[in-house]
Amino acid sequence: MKLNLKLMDHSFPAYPIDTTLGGPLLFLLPLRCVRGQRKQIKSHCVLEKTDCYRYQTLSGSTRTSISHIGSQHRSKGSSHLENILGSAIMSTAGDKDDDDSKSVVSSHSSPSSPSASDVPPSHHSSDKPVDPLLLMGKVKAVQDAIFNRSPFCHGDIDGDDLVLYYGKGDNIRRIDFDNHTIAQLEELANACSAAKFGLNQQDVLDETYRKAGKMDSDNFLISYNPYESRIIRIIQNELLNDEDTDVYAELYKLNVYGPGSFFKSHKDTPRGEKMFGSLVIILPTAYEGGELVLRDRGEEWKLGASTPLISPDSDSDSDSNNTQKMKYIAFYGDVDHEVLEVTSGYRVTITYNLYYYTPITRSTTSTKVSSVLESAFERLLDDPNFMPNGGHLGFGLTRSYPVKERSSMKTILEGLKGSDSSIAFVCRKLSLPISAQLLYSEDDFSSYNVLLDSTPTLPDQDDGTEYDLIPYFINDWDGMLMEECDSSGHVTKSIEGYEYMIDGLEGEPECVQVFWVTEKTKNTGYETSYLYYGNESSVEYIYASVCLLVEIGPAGSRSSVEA
Ligand SMILES: O=C(O)CCC(=O)C(=O)O
Ligand SMILES: [Fe+2]
Repeated sequence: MKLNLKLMDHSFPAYPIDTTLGGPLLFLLPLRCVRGQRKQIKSHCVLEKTDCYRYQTLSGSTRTSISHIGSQHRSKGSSHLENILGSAIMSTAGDKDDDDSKSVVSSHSSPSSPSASDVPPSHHSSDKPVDPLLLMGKVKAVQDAIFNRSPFCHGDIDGDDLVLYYGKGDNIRRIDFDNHTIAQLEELANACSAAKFGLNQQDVLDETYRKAGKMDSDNFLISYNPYESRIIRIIQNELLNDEDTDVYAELYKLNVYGPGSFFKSHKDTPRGEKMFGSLVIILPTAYEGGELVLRDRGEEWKLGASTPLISPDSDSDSDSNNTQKMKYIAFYGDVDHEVLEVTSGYRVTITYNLYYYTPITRSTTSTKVSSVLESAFERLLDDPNFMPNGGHLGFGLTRSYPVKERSSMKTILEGLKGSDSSIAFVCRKLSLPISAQLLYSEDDFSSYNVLLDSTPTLPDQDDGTEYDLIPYFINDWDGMLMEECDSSGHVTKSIEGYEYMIDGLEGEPECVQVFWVTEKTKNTGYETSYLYYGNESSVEYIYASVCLLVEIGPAGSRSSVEA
């Protein structure tokens, strides 16, 4: 490795880099003087290492970083939007990379989320002593109120008299689930086609990933109707926490999982900005295995287990005397889920895509918000030591949202899910202006973050050129630079010196100062690994991580900012 560190305007810091490990390392030098040589430097610095090290100095806003880019090949997505939003999308590889960078030299730890390091100075401008723990406790109370919402609801439903018709022309079959046989389920399985799944926007048949039979909705009729059952009401109350939001459940597919079938971890492909989730109805048949596992924010739930109906030595073709329950599981579309392998019997499900009905009827008066969040929020804002001069609060939203190129973030505000909608509700109630923003960050390359109020299209990369996205977003997409501050309003991550660091700016960019109440959710750039497993290939919509910005006035007049 040969790297001329004299190019930099400050010295190499003292953290050692362990060169005994294998795997590629990438040096990224965001200094103005090396901009032209960025590629050359990259190509000179690929080392053999396996572990992950990030190495940086911070002096004002001038930063040098060395970061591991992961041993996985980083494929470039086919569309520009995918590239920029790549890390925002559910990608396992992307998440792993993120984790990698967290496990590095601690000096990199970002002050963005309130933590023990988020301690306001002991003296405030009024010279009254500030109790940092008290303030942190108030921030934590808001965080706790946000994170205690479940991303799914589930239960048993009445499956009596359930009848399924399927087939075509003269060959119409009927299954009466109160009294069905294994042979009928086997026949149903044989009438299905092999289920594909979406990988990087292509429909793929790969039985190591999804092994199941599926039938499209125009090939079957089922006597179950979610509108006649109480399911829609449950989804409104338990998932959306808002009984006034109209929900449209679009029948999607019938799936049959015989012995050996499964569907590995994926997120359901978003089919529009109004799609918020999926409903799975598990029909009353006997099977073993086949649990639906949901994973979200580090938690895992195993749902929908059945019990074997037929003892192993009984005649597998005998009439069943069905005592199985029909079950429902509704979850937000960005929740990872997986169907474990069915070891015996047949697991039959009907899936629905869940949409907010058009137009979105969500209103500030009807949202049933957790009063805990509301009072925690008020207590924080009432504290004169909390951002005494006002500014912006940032919330990395807990859910991801379907976007396409040029989507306005305003649309997202109308269809917020779960506790994200509660934050918006509380802010509106307190007359605090809110906006949804995409945060673009080039953490590997520079320390600048840009906030965007719509999803940009990216410049054409076909010629292999790497564009500087930061000036492009600022110039062409009205991007704003973001500075981070702590709970007492002191800037902890400044953009100072940006004019020397960011080439090609046309004019002075807007800059907002943000205290991140919940960790910022960001989208990273070109080299983001993009590997997306969905239940269908999608051309238009992908999930994006979105932030909510809330403008607050100075202590004593928080809502003084014009809404
Ligand atoms: O059958 C199930 O339980 C889930 C199916 C599923 O996840 C899908 O079709 O996307
Ligand atoms: Fe799914």
